[in-house]
Amino acid sequence: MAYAQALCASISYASASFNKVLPQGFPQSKGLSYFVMNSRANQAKQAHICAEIQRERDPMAKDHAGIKVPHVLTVAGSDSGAGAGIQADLKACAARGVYCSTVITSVTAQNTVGVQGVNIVPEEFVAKQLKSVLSDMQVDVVKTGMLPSSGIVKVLHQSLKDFPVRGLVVDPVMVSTSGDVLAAPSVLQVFREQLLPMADIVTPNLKEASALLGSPKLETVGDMHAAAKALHDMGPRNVLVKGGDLPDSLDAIDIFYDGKNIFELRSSRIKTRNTHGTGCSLASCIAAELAKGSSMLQAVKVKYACNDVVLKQFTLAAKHYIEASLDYSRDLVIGNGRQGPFDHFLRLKRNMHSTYRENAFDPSDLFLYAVTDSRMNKKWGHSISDAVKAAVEGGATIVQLREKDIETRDFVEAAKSCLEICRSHGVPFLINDRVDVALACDADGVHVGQSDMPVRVARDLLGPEKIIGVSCKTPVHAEQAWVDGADYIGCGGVFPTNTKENNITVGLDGLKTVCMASKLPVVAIGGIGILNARSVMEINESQLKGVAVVSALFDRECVLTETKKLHSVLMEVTYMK
Ligand SMILES: Cc1ncc(COP(=O)(O)OP(=O)(O)O)c(N)n1
Ligand SMILES: Cc1nc(C(=O)O)sc1CCOP(=O)(O)O
Ligand SMILES: [Mg+2]
Repeated sequence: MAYAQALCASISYASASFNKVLPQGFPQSKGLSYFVMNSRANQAKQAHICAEIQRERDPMAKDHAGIKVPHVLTVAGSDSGAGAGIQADLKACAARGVYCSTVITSVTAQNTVGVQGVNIVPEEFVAKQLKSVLSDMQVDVVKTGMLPSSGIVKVLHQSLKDFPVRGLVVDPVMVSTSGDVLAAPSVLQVFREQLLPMADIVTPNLKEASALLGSPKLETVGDMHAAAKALHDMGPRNVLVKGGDLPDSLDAIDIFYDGKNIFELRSSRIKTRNTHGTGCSLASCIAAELAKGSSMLQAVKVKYACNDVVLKQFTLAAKHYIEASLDYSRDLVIGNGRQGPFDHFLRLKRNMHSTYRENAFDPSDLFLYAVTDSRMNKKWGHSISDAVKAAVEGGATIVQLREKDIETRDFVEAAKSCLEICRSHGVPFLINDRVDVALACDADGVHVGQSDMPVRVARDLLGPEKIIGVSCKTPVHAEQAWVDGADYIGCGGVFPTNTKENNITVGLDGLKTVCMASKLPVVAIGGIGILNARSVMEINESQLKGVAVVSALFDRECVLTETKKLHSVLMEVTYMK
């Protein structure tokens, strides 16, 4: 068993590679070469061997079969106002789709005005919490926040030696944004000696960077470059110096240094008071991305040694997410102080309206999505409103007016009459591309593509109640759609189509990949009709709610009959399996 324990530890060390913590007495070089030779096989064995060790620790432990989810453990303080600390970490991880366990180091009485009190949890009890989580759960990445005493830092250091994890993200929380001191001065030394050398990334703001370095205030981008390099010399694999407080800067500039290359990560500053907890959330988000992508990171790190290009990408993803959340939350009012919290889920504003979604969007509305086409209607001599009437009477559950070559005023008129028809059938009515037309006729929402108006802009214009759909061909598109506040995504072209020129076909596999990645309901589109609708729905993805169809309904003499036929195929495949 001693061998198994050493092997498990060596794999945890070397395969994860970004954890520099080995169990006491285990030679580092052995761990790494063992991994390079045996990485794939060992990764597969790792869970099993660790489970064995687990059983040795706890005879009642069980090796449960099932899906292992990415897991971040945050070791931080509680913020009663829930803008920062443990509460922000939980929200950020949940928003990024990662499980988050918590070890609480202190309880603060805090709000948007400041910190009114701090109650530090005894070291032994921090150690107990760490053991509870680390001995039982498969934690991928540990993220640290407020570590208020040197004793607590030492306890954490020892726990990470006893229970190695794959990654360590250190957010060296020292002073709150309201200016309150959150860590004793003696903490700095232990931080430098014990925690920084273990860290995969350390994410200080300007004040924290100068405190760690014992240097004067950082005031320029040049100071930040120098600080990033000096901090890197203290041992972390990567350094992110956050320049949010940099005076006289129009941009928000962060400096990322991986030991070889230095990057200026610039973005425009978002004007908002709601920035409380951005540091905690950013670090948690980096930890979450690491936890999700740790296997990729392993591969890259072995190949490129110390060049942490992937970690830089994770950091960028995290920055992007925080910026999107700040932007969405910029006019939220929570608390009376100078600094409010932000909305990690981009959902709060929607609930402020008592009339919120009077006709609330129900994902099952995507079941049979009729998308009109003016050329087809002309070809068959159908007026737009007659075609829409036939579609809803035949069973369409949502309608989109997609008129590519129509005068704007005709578009608005047609939209108004179609809206009336749809309302009388309780069917949501959306406009393709044109947010202005949707506003003019008070449609239920819009559908936009990747090169149309961005979802976030459309959301700002349309408000929280309207439905916004966005076309997505990749998991990255799907993730962005969710971050931006869309309600559903349209994924295609599932099959080749003549309706949309130069459309890229993603196939059933592409559809499946997007459905698996999407947090939003999905409707499939492109070349779908009665002959192949079954094969689409049979990919059996829970996020796939239906099919969107143009020619199979509208490039036909009788729209009513064709809609009925497609409706019954969908009913059969969905409810009569
Ligand atoms: C439901 C649905 N999904 C996808 C699209 C395509 O939108 P877009 O990519 O903007 O292309 P156009 O429709 O504008 O040509 C859609 N309209 N509806
Ligand atoms: C409008 C549209 N968008 C697509 C996408 O892939 O996003 S495919 C498409 C046309 C769908 O028409 P039909 O049902 O006639 O194939
Ligand atoms: Mg479009």
